[in-house]
Amino acid sequence: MLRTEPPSGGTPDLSGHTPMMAQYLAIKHEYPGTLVFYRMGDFYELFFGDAEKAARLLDITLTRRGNSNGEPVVMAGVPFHSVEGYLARLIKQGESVAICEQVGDVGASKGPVERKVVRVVTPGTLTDTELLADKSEAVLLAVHQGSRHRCGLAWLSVTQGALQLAECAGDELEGWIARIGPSELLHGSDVTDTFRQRLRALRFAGDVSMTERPAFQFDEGLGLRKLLEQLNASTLQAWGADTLVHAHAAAAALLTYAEHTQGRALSHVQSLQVQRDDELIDLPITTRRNLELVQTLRGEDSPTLFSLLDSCMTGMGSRQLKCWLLEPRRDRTQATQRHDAIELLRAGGFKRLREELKGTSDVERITARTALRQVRPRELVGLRQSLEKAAHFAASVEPATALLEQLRKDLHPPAGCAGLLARCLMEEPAALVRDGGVIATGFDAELDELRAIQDNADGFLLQLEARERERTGIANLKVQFNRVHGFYIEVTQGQLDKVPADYRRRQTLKNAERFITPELKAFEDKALSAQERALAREKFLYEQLLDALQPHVPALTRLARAIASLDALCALAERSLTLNWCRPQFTREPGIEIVQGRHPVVEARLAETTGGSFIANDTRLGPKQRMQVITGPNMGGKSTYMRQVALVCLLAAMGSYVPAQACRLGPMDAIHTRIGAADDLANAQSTFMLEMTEAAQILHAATPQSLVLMDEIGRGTSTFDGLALAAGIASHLHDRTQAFTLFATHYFELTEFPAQHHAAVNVHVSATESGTDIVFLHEIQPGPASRSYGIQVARLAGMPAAVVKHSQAALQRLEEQQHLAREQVDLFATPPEVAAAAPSAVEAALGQLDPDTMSPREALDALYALKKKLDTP
Ligand SMILES: Nc1ncnc2c1ncn2[C@@H]1O[C@H](COP(=O)(O)OP(=O)(O)OP(=O)(O)O)[C@@H](O)[C@H]1O
Repeated sequence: MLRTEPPSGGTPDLSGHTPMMAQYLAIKHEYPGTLVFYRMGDFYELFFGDAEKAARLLDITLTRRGNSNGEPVVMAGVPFHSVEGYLARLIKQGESVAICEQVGDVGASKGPVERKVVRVVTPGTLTDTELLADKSEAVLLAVHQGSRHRCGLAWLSVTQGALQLAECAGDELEGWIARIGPSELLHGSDVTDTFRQRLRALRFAGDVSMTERPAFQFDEGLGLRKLLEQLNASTLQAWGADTLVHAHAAAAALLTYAEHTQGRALSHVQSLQVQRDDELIDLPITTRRNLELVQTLRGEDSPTLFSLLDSCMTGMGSRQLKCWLLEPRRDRTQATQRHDAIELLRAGGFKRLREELKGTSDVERITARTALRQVRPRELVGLRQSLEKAAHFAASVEPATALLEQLRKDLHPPAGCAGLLARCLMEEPAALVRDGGVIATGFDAELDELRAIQDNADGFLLQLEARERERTGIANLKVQFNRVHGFYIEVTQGQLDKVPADYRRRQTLKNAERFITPELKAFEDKALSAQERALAREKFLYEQLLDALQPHVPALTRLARAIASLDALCALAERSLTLNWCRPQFTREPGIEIVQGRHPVVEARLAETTGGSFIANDTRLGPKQRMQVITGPNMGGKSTYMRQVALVCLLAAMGSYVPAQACRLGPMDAIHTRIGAADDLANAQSTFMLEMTEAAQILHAATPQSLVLMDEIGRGTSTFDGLALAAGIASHLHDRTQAFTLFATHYFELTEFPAQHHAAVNVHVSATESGTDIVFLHEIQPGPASRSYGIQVARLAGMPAAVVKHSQAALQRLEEQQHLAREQVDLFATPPEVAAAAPSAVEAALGQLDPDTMSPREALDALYALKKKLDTP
């Protein structure tokens, strides 16, 4: 659902409504596209259209009560104590919810209690631990459609507190959005229709909710001011962000919206990072999908590379690890630092550290919630326990590498923070401050005194009961309390004649009467007011605690990141030992050299299912041998081999050890993959169209430092077309792009390619025949495959014997025919140059136009001028 900004127009006429409905409608007017949860006692109520929608989405009962402005009031409600579950379901369905609380005192003024929206919960700005997945972030992204085909991007995870900015070319936007993986995307109301269509297409492809914001909020001046304010700086030069005007515009909308949803400034957002497209190793959407990095091709979470890697002990660690995996840097400094740290952890042992990391609370999210003043008492107790643990972590980390030294420093908890929490909070506080029972005894004298009055009440009441029994001679007289009627003395029907004159009747029951005396009334006033005052005092003290924690927020954020990194490093160290991985070496010279490499996920699955072992293979690519043409039978292991090379390169680049015996890698700027997948029905593209689109993108984007995997390109069309295209693409990759290429194919004709292309070699996956059956050896060997064994594989797959026999006969005839008719066609001959024609007058005029800067009127004039040129010979 596309939401629109609250109307700026005046409030509607609400005079015909009841005071409560008028209050509700005035609030609702400010949040037209958002479900308003209006607090009434122990329920959040929704009214009218919101109620109908919520009833449908949450399967809750719709009721009609009373009338307002002559119409029945349609409503639906959810109990406040289980609101989180309902919120989670709505957010999952892409809805946003404005939480409207009672903020005034009941009975303080005439009419309904004052109410206010205290925060808006949206898919991209979640902070509640209960609503967030442990292992992934909710990311809010603002996209600004700038001029000259540039786009500005600004994104942030509210619970992480790190702002990120980037600018990209218009046609790269989808790739960026896929990598950032937002839960919610903001765009201006003035984007062009085409741009809007593109964003909508993304929405269908992924799980991202779109929110439209007013165009004026995408203002670069406002963005710059907000960024400077947020970072407490006078220029963005230090971050290299001063000239990114389109990103500033996106940041303006991003920060405005994030603050609007939280109902306050984001004081914990104090770091900024600029991402440039040439800093990260490019992993296009297709590559992430084909390599099954975080999701299988079927859309499941496991088995994937991430599910294999993630043995982290905390959600923070898992999130950090996922980020390292999906954002590997071209510069290898960071990766090398991680390799150094893993080496040290392997040698020094990490078991105890991991045991201690287990059960650490989510310091990162708790810190963000502290800054936003949304944190709950129990979360703060969790924080205190984790701070005490962090001191141990710091002591267990040997500062022997640059990274570990930094982590050790950041792991030191801010001085006084744990002590303050320990003194202030009970060991097991109530879930909510409003229930009381949160602030520890001994922390505040006034609170202790108020609590003592309540504690002494029991003794006083027992005493009073005994005294009154004696005075009246009523043996079964009881002094009791209930919420509605307060304190009372209960006397049964048979004893009523003994009731003294100072007893005042409070309530009549079937078998008893309830009374109050002046003494009991005086006690009641004192006790009830003590309870109320104690609750108010607790709230006040809790707010003071939050104030006192604010200065610690930056150090706590650093601490959280340090715990996350330490956990991720320990997980990588553990994986490398358990799975027998080695440390990769980086070289300056271009090349990929892998000794006995394995596909980690296939290897793990084989071990789990059949207990079979994975056959390791070597890979050698360098300036002189940039392309391998891989042939061999279906099921032979071509795809597995190609993917394993990509995974080894990616693991090394993220700073992990790799599944190989040894590995040396030169610089890398991208991993491109074209591997057959199911039809993309959602985008209405045929298999072949998709295949060609993806291949074309790779040919445009790849460079001599890219790794390209091409699996059976051309198979989606007729043999000749497919073969011809495959030959053309191979030549382009070899001659022009010069990327490191693994090219798997079933076209035998392509095995002639290396003969004419010096940097290409043939390799094949081995298989042997045993009787009529085929045995896959999964070994990569030099030279082309001798045959394809397609029919044997079909037999293995259970094809009826008659079909197999028919196919064998047909194959024999085809082979004989081809042998006779074989005429050498040079598939790889350079095509004749097409003479470049001089541009026509119309083309030349068209080239001069800049549609982005033209008004509709100018565009129409230009169109007439062009038409005239065309008509004039
Ligand atoms: N090196 C290996 N060691 C052990 N098993 C392997 C190895 N490589 C592949 N396999 C097994 O063989 C199966 C098929 O491999 P893969 O899909 O890579 O074959 P392919 O040659 O690409 O087949 P096709 O041409 O039909 O796509 C894998 O699922 C895996 O179980």
